[in-house]
Amino acid sequence: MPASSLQVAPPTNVVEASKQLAAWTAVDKHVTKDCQVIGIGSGSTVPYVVERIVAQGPEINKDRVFIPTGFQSKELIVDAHLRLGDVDQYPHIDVTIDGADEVDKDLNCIKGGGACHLREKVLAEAADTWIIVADYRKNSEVLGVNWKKGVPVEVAPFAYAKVLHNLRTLGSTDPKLRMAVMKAGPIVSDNGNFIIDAPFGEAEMRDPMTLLTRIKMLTGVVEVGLFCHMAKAVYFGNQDGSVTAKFYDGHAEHYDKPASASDAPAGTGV
Ligand SMILES: O=C[C@H](O)[C@H](O)[C@H](O)COP(=O)(O)O
Repeated sequence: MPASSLQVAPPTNVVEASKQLAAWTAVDKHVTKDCQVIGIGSGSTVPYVVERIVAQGPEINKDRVFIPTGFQSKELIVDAHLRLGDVDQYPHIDVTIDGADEVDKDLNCIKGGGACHLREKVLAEAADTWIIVADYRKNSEVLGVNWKKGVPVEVAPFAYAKVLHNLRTLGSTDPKLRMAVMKAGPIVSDNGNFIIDAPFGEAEMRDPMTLLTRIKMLTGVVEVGLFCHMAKAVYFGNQDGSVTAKFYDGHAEHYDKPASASDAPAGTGV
């Protein structure tokens, strides 16, 4: 296998720069030498995660296995010449790093803006440590404040109309089947299912665990894009170039001088 390498375009605006800072800092803190099985999440922040892992060097990466959460992350792993594995071979993952659409003060997340949340939740549960990386726009007190599109719900196609009806009964204001852009008809997930986006009011979003449980009980629902009490830490890249890390035990850390392109990645001994 050729040595790992990956070309990621350098950030051209503040949002992209903050995604990169969050991703690099999280990799430096959590993808240590002893991590051998690593889950790679989905979305626009994750390429920076893979970029930083590749920068740890071929020696440290040659014996590692990388597990994708969907088509996009599989392509990233392959393009970077990293070793690809699957969760059925490696049901126990050392660390998974993923993005999020929104994160609340208790580190509960909305995920699934890219329709990947079923596999993402499997890789989150399989991991000893599940870490989120995101830009400052995702940092909220309550879910649904910044992410207005609703809770992504993956459904078996034949059940979608019944589940739409069920979601209205549960209080969703205007649940909608997610439609494709360059294709007539609905989005189809990597698992062959449909996605419903179900907005809920603040009262429901203040108790995401209860909402998750109610939606998940609906027959035909495959997975819900609410990830509750799962993250060990969330890294937010800030507008001013700093990074804020929030941890599951309630403490927070602030890094004024995060990793820069010229720094050797931490934990690699280089
Ligand atoms: O289904 C997609 C995933 O949950 C993504 O991790 C999420 O949408 C965040 O993506 P981004 O980093 O592009 O904001």
